[in-house]
Amino acid sequence: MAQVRDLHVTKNIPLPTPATLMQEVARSNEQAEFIANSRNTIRDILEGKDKRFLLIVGPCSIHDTKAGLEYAQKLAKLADEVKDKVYIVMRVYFEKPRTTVGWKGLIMDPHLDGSDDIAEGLRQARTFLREVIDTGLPTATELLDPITPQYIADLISWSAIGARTTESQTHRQMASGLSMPLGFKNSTAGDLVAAVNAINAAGRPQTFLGVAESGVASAVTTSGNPDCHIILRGGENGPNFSADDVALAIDKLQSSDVSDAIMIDASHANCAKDDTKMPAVYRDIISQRAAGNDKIVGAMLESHLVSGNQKFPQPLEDLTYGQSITDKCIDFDTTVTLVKETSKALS
Ligand SMILES: O=C[C@H](O)[C@H](O)COP(=O)(O)O
Ligand SMILES: C=C(OP(=O)(O)O)C(=O)O
Repeated sequence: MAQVRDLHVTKNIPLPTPATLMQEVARSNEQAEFIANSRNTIRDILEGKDKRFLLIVGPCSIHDTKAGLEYAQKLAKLADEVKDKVYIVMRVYFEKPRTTVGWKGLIMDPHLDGSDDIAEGLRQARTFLREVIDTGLPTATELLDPITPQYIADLISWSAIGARTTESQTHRQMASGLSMPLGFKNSTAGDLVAAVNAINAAGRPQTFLGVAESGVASAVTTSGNPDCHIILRGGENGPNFSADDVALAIDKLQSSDVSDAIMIDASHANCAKDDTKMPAVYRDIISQRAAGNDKIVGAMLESHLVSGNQKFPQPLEDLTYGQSITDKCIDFDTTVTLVKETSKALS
């Protein structure tokens, strides 16, 4: 008989169900309360009811939870110092969309050795999210695989859909059912249309294929997520953080009748992925907001304990502690300087 199935599948390993993992790495009532409150604060910022500046800041990816937790503890202290002016949410990114191939993040490969132990990755992700929340910081992540949210979304305050997936119907449908506020990046080409259409689609009811808490495939129906907004991250033709770019984006959002709240990513194509250029981009964003453009509700920064990034893969024992293995980041001292400047500029 001709083989017509699994010609290219070499393994298919069942995972623990979302319900099992949520029981094993449980969420306390205090943690649930914290997540619900932080989501409400972010909603209020998006709607302009809370005038604080929303800053999504942290490592490009979490590859070492020890360094990640040290970062979180330092950031929590800083967040407390500026809490009247800046609402800080930590980037806790476990899933990396790759341009071609590369390490796909802690959930896909938690041992950093290509063994792709996804069950352990999901366990480590939940455990780490709880630790970050316990420092007093809300959490932000990119949701990439449409099954992942069932395992971790209850511990997340804000999510992004990345530049490579904003145009995907699968991701828009997923976003329509997510319980947290969510930003859609403009496309890698730099155009805004896909993100505007995504905000529109994710705001509406959708029915699609999903996975229930019990692990069985299911037909999911959603009511639509009203808390979606755009993120300007630059594109192939250069950055899009200037006042002119922001004015064009506001126009496009308003004429499309979707939220005109704008977040600007100072990383990625807005700084040509060069950490040394990130502070100038960020300062420009803050000066626009300080000059009165309150449609700019927030910004994103990629930051770690140590600046830059390092080659990966390489022997794990040779890795520099606290330095990114994906995109380049600014270091923690630079982060402190920028956050304190923000607080002062927005006083
Ligand atoms: O932030 C992460 C990266 O920019 C994104 O995942 C693409 O990375 P790559 O081009 O190195 O694959
Ligand atoms: C991949 C990311 O961003 P973008 O989708 O803008 O490339 C990211 O923030 O890690």
